[in-house]
This record gives sequence, C-alpha cells and structure tokens, in this order.
Amino acid sequence: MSFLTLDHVSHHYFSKKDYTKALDNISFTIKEGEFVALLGQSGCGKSTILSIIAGIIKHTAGEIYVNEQPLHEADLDIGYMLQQDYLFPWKSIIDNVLLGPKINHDKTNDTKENAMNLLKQVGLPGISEDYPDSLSGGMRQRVALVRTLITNPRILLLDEPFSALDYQTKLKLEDLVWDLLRLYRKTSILVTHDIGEAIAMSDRIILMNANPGSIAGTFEIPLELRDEKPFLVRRHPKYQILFDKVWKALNKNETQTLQSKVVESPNET
Ligand SMILES: Nc1ncnc2c1ncn2[C@@H]1O[C@H](COP(=O)(O)OP(=O)(O)OP(=O)(O)O)[C@@H](O)[C@H]1O
Repeated sequence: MSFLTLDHVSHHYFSKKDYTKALDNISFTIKEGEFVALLGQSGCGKSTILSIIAGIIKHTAGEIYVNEQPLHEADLDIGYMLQQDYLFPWKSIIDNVLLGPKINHDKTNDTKENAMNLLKQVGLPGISEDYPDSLSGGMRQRVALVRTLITNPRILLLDEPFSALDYQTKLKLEDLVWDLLRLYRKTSILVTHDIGEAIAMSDRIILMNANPGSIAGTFEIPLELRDEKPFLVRRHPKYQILFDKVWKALNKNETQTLQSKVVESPNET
C-alpha cells in the first residue's frame, strides 16, 4: 500500500511581474520504508517537491495524500536534512540535538538517553558538551542526522545532504545514513544530482526533466544492489550497467529540454 502519494501536483512561483512553472503534473507514490531518490539537473524542481511535502510551500494544483488522507489533515512528522547543517553555534551539541524535542514539548526522560545513544551510533560519543565550531563538516552533518532522527519522523527528506562534503567523507556518510535509515525503517526521499549516489543509496530513482519540472522515468534498483551498503554497490557489476542507463536517460532528457526551449522561444537571439 502506498504511504505517500503525489497526485498530479503542479507548482508555479509567482512574482509581481512574472511567474515560473516549477512543477508540471507530478505523480508518484512511495511505500512505507521505501528509499526513493529524486534525480535531475539543476532547476528541475527537486527541492520544490520536498518543500511542498514538508508544507513549507503550498502547491498550486493537485493533491498529496499520506495513507490516503490529504497531507494537510495527516499531521505527518517530517525530518528534513539539508546541504547545510544549520546547527546553532551558541548551543552545545546536545542542546542542538534536543531542540526539536524541546519545541515539541517532549519531556520524556529517555529523550536525552536516546540522543546520547544516537550520537554514539554515528561515531560521535563524548562530544555532547562541545560546540559546533569545534567539529569538522562531516561531524556536523552527523550531528544534523541525529537531530533529524531524534524526533522519530515518519518520513525523512534529504536535500543533497552530502554535497558540501569532501568525497571521502561523503562516501562514509552515505554508508552511515543508509545503515541508520535501514535500521529504523524510515521512509526517505533523497534529492541529488549524483547518479552514483542515487543508485548506491535508494530502492528506486525518479528521474526528472526541467522547464517545467516533470517526471521523465523511474528506475527500480535491482535487489542485489539494494541489499549492499552504498560503498559496495559502486563495485557491483550491475552498478555500471544501471549508471549507463540513467546517464543516457538524463542526457536524452536534457537534449529534449533544450530543443523544446528553442521551439518555445523562436524570437530569442
Ligand atoms: N522562491 C522561488 N521563486 C521563484 N522561482 C523559484 C523559487 N524557488 C525555485 N524557483 C524556480 O523553480 C524551479 C525549480 O527550482 P528547484 O530549486 O526546486 O530546483 P532543483 O531541481 O531543486 O534545483 P537545484 O538542484 O539547483 O537545487 C527553478 O526554475 C527555480 O529557478
């Protein structure tokens, strides 16, 4: 059964003079516990989809359902992890992590214990009283992951969470995040430009076209790849085959987008 459904969702951004059609007729479903990657070129509307699901912006057409209930009635707990960690520099690590539960008025005694356990699970024991400035980028993103998981969200929205990190740290964090999300069986949507990351981490890739953002196709990740950690997936023979297929599809879409732009704007020089 589907957990999250986007049903013919479109979105326009309006300004005083103009508007941008960011999403056109987006429909897809996600099952509970599934890990889906949204992949596409810059500006195809990936982040707009996450902002709509998170309720940060209201889509201009279509419907979103959670367990067949409209999103606005569903009271869905959402975890959001971004490229930047947005840790407060004046708060200790533990206070940063416990901010969400505090805002939710969660006064249960085991919340701090959970936070300490999660910090241990992400390889950061003993830093709870430190401040964000003393941590590396990878350590800060691990704290951000703990801060996202501590509120036990039903769905995790990951908007390019590794793109600001160096390559080695990114690969290590991909494995760590994949492990934790599997352990806690979290439904997750990862936004990325990185074909390798999408194949290595997700169960399914939704490929997007730009101008306006629309769905170009879907790639199911073979079971043998889904059961491997992301780092090992990259060494699997099927990885390269799938990479080539997605690469071809992406380039085909980009060519089509460019062609349609030329057709739509005959007077442009
Ligand atoms: N606040 C806004 N006001 C006007 N237009 C916007 C706004 N946010 C995004 N857009 C436009 O909507 C389209 C989709 O943007 P969006 O950021 O969702 O794409 P994206 O695929 O996430 O891009 P990127 O990978 O570069 O982050 C783009 O044309 C963008 O310029």
